[in-house]
Amino acid sequence: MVSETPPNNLLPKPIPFGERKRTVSFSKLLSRSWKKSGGSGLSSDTSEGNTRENSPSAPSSRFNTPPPVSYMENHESNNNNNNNNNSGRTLSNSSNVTNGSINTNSNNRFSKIRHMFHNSVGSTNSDTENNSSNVSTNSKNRYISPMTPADNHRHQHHHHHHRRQHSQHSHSEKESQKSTNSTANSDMPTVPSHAHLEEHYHPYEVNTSTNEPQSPKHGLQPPLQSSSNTNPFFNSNNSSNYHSNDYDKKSRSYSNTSNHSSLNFTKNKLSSSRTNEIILDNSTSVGLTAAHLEHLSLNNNKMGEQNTLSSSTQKNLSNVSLNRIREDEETEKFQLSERGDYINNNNSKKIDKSYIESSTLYSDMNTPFGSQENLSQHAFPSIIVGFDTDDNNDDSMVEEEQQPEEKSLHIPNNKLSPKKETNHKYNAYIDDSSNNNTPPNTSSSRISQTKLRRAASEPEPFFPSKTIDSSPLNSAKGKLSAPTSNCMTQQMINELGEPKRSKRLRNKSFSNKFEDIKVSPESFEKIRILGQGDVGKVYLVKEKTTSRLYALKIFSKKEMIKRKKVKRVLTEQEILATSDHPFIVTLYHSFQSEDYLYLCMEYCMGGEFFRALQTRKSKCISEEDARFYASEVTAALEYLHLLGFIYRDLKPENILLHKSGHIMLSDFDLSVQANDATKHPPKRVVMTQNAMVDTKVFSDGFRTNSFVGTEEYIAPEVIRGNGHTAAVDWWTLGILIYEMLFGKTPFKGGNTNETFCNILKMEPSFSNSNVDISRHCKDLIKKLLCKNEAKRLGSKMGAADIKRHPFFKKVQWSFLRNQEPPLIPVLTDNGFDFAKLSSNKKKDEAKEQALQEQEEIMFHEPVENDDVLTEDDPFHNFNSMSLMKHDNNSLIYGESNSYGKISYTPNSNRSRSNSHRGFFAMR
Ligand SMILES: Nc1ncnc2c1ncn2[C@@H]1O[C@H](COP(=O)(O)OP(=O)(O)OP(=O)(O)O)[C@@H](O)[C@H]1O
Repeated sequence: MVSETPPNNLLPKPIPFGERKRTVSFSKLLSRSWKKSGGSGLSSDTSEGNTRENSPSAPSSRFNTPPPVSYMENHESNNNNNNNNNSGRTLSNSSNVTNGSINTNSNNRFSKIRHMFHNSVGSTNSDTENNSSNVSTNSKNRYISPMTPADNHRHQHHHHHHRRQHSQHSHSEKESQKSTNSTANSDMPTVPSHAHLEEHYHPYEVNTSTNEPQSPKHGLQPPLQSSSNTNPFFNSNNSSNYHSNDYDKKSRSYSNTSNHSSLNFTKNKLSSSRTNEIILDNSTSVGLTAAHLEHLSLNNNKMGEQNTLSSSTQKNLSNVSLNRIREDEETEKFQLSERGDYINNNNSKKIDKSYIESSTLYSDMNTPFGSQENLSQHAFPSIIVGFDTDDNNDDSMVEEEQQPEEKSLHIPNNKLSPKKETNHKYNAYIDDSSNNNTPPNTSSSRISQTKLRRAASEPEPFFPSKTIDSSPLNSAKGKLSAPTSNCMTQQMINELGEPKRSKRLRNKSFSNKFEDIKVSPESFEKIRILGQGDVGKVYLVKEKTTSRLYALKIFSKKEMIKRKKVKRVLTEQEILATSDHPFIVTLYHSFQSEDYLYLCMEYCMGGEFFRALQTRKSKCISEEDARFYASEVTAALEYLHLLGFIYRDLKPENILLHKSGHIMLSDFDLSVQANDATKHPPKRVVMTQNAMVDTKVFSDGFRTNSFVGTEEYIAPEVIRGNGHTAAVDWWTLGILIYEMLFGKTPFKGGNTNETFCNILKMEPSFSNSNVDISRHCKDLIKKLLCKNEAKRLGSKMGAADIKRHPFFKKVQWSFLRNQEPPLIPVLTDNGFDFAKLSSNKKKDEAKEQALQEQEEIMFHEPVENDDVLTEDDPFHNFNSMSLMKHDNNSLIYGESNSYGKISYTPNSNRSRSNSHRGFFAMR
């Protein structure tokens, strides 16, 4: 997943056998870039996160996105002279920021956008032209990670710290913001929309009879040459478009262009993202059963309160607030009627208006901002480029939200509640540099000053000599658990009678599957690293007592806090813990230590399906085999949808292969919960004649607007930015089937702009002479890749629509897991060592050393029990627990050294087995 990006002036390395450029989920770009941008002011290259692992042709260019606005603002005083120092990513010209109208009326959530609009006024076409060549060097920040309440909490500290650092120059702005607070609403800008992408081709036109955008009057235009389009994605001369170099050069031009959150996708080589969906039979082992439904209603009574952010919290003017708004959107249910305004209704005028308004915003920096009314009417943009949430230091926010924290710090020590202690702990955790009178610095340098380990170094004013837990878990390797600042005494615990698991866990539908945590990091022996994700590393480990093999995914708490990924990992844990499905990876244990979170999962020794595809001739498989994988993916998606989850990142990289050859979906960090179906089961559940369940109702009325996914897999509605639903999962299923058959995705263009244009306008081509697919197969793909989500297959009853398609006619959904898989992964000395392929970076001794030290902590740190984490701890909701019933299917560690070497053997039983099933199916 981490790749080495060649310098921009070098050609990409040749692609080794079996290798193909991999894709990266969009949401992950932000963090990478943020990480990279750390250091001495934004490094110009962000290769690490842009291609998932060893893409030899690592992208030399990414999205061209402006740097985080908050960063710009926060460092305006520091970076004025840096414009020319940092190629591409330099935040330069913060001076422009201050010179613009930034300080006015900024006390609303769109002030950042607004500032950018203002600041874009000076950008010239020549700027963009001149800088376009460097586009590739900069570009990653296009996604705003939603914030969680915990994130917000962290931000408060973060801002607090930053405020101290920058208090001098922030004060005036703060005052200004305060003074203009009352007028903020009236100045709210119209929110830009990704509809601009379409505008390029079919501006403002919607066919009222089909609800689909009409073909462009002027035909397809080469996106990169358009000088007049206002589409933020297009690399044009229009000043409204963002060019990374604008930023370098004129500094403000960066933000100008950013005004559109514009993205310059030139030469972007990011990977694609995909989505999932599910449908189940009422009678099948892998389908939805009456028991599943019953389970939902039973658990309905057990559900605790779900935390949702109130929209009333949308009041900050920083990126943070934007993120938060976006997070609100994640949990917000758009009214179907509103949705109809954008998607289903016949009111072309309304759509025209939104397009025009947003495009006007992009093209005219002086355009007054839209009204509050407009805001409420229009969907938020799904892509906000350059808003990096990680380093928002908006002082007004601090002013506004920090107060309770500050108050808490003034409470005498002997009266500190565990909650306050926790705040203090994390303050030290993140902002320890602030205690040292550290001069204002770049975010990265500040980050680098933070300690990995936190609380142990803190004073424990009220803590008695005994620690909370003297269990073996906490005294692993002979060391006593370090008293953490939020620990309570054993006596306190006894009095409270609290079990080790958090209240949240006990309220969750999956709680009856799990018991108190039975393992600790020390229970496992590291065998090898399997992969490195966005914020976590995945290890193949052996449980010492049983020799069973597991995949242990370890997340750094510090990284998650810094990069606003806390909610993501909580979602991932929740989906994994809730799920009990043969095609979704099993979670056996989850626990946390002081510094890390751990998810102990079933080890899928077949690795990524992506790898299996790469080893096939022409990187594709037969239609029959594709049907097998498509049906299993459909079943998994159906199940997720039943639970109210939208997967959103379906792609071969996220489909793992079980040792049996069956698929296992993994990596749920981009998923979103549309509805807690266990808590709010839909009132109407329709069963079809074929005993299929309408899974669409489980996310009815839900739309979310995050820009997540992977480039080549992203659905048109995500690009348009009008919000998306579970239908995105069916779109990605269409892409997946196409890729399995043709060895490539259908809309891939020369760069991201082109890819997105193709996604919006182009029909999939089936004219590959080497691949002959059936009429039904083509029909299925076309229907899944319907640009209009309201007409897409799956839009009526969810997975049931897909399962009924003639392409799946022979599939016996009840017996999917009894099918013989087409490819069987085999551990062999002659196989591919994909993990090694993935880490073909130059060996860096210092890094190796750091990794070793990190692993030493990862595998020896004591477990931190849930009950010592107070409610305001960001990881309070991460539940430590062990699955009660283990199957005996896990691989047992042997003395073979071939655990990393895999080959995929065609299953000789498959044709015979399938013909038998076909025989029975006909009866
Ligand atoms: N259960 C598993 N069995 C085997 N390998 C696994 C398992 N889970 C993850 N991996 C490997 O580790 C890699 C990283 O895992 P995963 O994708 O879940 O992490 P991530 O941090 O979400 O990464 P990404 O940024 O790609 O989403 C995977 O691509 C896969 O190769």
